[in-house]
Amino acid sequence: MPTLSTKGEAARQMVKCSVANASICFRQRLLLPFSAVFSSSPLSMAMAMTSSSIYCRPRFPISPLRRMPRFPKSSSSFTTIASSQTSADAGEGGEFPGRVGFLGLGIMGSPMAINLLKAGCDVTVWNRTKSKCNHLIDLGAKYEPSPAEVASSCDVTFAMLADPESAVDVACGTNGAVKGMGSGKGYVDASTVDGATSKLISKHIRDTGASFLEAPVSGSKKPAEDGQLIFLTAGDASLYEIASPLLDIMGKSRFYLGEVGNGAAMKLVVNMIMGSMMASFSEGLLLSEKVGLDPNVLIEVISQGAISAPMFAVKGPSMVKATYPTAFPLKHQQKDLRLALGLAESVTQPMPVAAAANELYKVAKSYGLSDHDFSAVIEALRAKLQHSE
Ligand SMILES: NC(=O)C1=CN([C@@H]2O[C@H](COP(=O)(O)OP(=O)(O)OC[C@H]3O[C@@H](n4cnc5c(N)ncnc54)[C@H](OP(=O)(O)O)[C@@H]3O)[C@@H](O)[C@H]2O)C=CC1
Ligand SMILES: O=CCCC(=O)O
Repeated sequence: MPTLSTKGEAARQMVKCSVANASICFRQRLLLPFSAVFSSSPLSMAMAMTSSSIYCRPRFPISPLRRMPRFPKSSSSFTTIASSQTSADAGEGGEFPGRVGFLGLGIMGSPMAINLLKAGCDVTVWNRTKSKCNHLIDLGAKYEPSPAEVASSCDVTFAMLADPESAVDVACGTNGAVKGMGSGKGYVDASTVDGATSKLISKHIRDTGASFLEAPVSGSKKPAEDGQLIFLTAGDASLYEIASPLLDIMGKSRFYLGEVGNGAAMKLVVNMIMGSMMASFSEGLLLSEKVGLDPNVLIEVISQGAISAPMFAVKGPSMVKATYPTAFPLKHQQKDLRLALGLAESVTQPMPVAAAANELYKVAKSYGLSDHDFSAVIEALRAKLQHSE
């Protein structure tokens, strides 16, 4: 059954240890080596999860459980856990008693891995462009020269890659992570990909006897730096539980959504909405200017009403100044719209708004804006406006 968790929530309650006496559970866990509690067999892991001997040691002091969010019956296909603790409160990630691998140190992967290091985790990194590993190595990370070697030397390996192609290549290609996976290990893919890609990677990982969790994130560069991401996970529930202390270092909440593909689908629906919102916001900013209004006042008006959103408040002022410091690259937003349209196609759902937005991002890419922030999509509209004048 899928779950949502919020940071701090009694150390993930860790643990939801189904043991009434949390302190006993805690002590017992401390005595067990990681390998003893992380068998690759889904059955044994599931059994471990329901015993008092599961998981790594909590990173937070055990405290009374907060009331879990309640969802209407219709929402019973998932569960969530959330916490108000910041990553600074998160205790020592070194209490995760295994080695953590991290593949992909881009805008998101780098701060995520840094937070694991800062929390005391034993982290080994790899990135296609090796120089991006240097800062992490300076902070204490180990380095391995291929995804296979990272996976082979770690208990749980995270991946945060650009797109479906790179996610498959890093997992399943020559010297890919699959080559280093095996019984007792876990692979957590946080890249935003489509469900079919995630299932393919999952199959290759699971064929080795290892466990797989897809875990795309909501939240951009700043939430990644602040340990405030939202994880949308699906796959092996046992790995979800084992990896939760690590997810809680990097994020503020986590959803467990069941079968592989559900996390990817949730992420694509969210980003489809976000991409359309940004396109519509761009049109509004330009229209306000065109009719002689101050777009900064429009941003203020929006911020006080029902359609207020952090995204408008954060991105709006820089869009007015026509600056687009990259937090979420435009090429990734267009990729997500494309994948969301594919998802809709698979269930024969028309998506006229998202399709129109996708076209606009494609135009923006053709103007060389791929690596700018996705808010630069306004430039595609600006250009259209100039042509029409
Ligand atoms: N930025 C954001 O706000 C958010 C992004 N996401 C998603 O997270 C993922 C990562 O995003 P982000 O960090 O912004 O992206 P970046 O473009 O900054 O980083 C992409 C990473 O993928 C690696 N990569 C790309 N192609 C290949 C390849 N063929 N083989 C091996 N490695 C490759 C890059 O390596 P190299 O350094 O060598 O280029 C880099 O480590 C994407 O799926 C994105 O959609 C999710 C939430 C928010
Ligand atoms: O995939 C990128 C999402 C960005 C965000 O959630 O702010």
